[in-house]
Amino acid sequence: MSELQAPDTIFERIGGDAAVEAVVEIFYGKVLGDPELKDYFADTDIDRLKKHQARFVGMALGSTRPYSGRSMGKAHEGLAITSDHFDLVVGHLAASLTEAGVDDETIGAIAGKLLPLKGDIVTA
Ligand code: HEM
Repeated sequence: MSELQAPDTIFERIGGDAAVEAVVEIFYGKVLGDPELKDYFADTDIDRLKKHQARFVGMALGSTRPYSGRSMGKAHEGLAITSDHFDLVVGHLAASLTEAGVDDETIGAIAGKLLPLKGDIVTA
């Protein structure tokens, strides 16, 4: 991308890979530090969890990197994720983005991309 061209995805606007890595670290600490959520990841090894977080954040930010994982329905089926827990996770992401210096308007745009996935992810 030329320096004269405005970044056209949220991913680019907040600073690309470096910003995503910072958000992933903060988000990871919040999700695993939440007693309501950590059990969902009990059978998930750390490498997979970090991949989960990176893809989650990348998807949220409109990363240009192709996503080749399972559909959101398949990835979360059998986990019995509740609506409240989904909201908690999205709340942790929003707080992590704030801590990483992302502005509220951008966070609102990110939330707008994630909320439509709720019906595929929540099964309890
Ligand atoms: C918008 C919200 C979410 C997005 C975008 C998202 C994204 C993803 C992605 C991309 C994967 C990996 C799929 C693959 O590797 O094929 C995944 C797996 C997973 N997600 Fe999520 N997720 C969301 C919400 C949640 C919530 C609310 C929970 C639990 C409370 C959760 C728990 C998990 C677990 C346990 C796995 C499986 C990890 C494994 O296979 O080891 N996710 N998610």
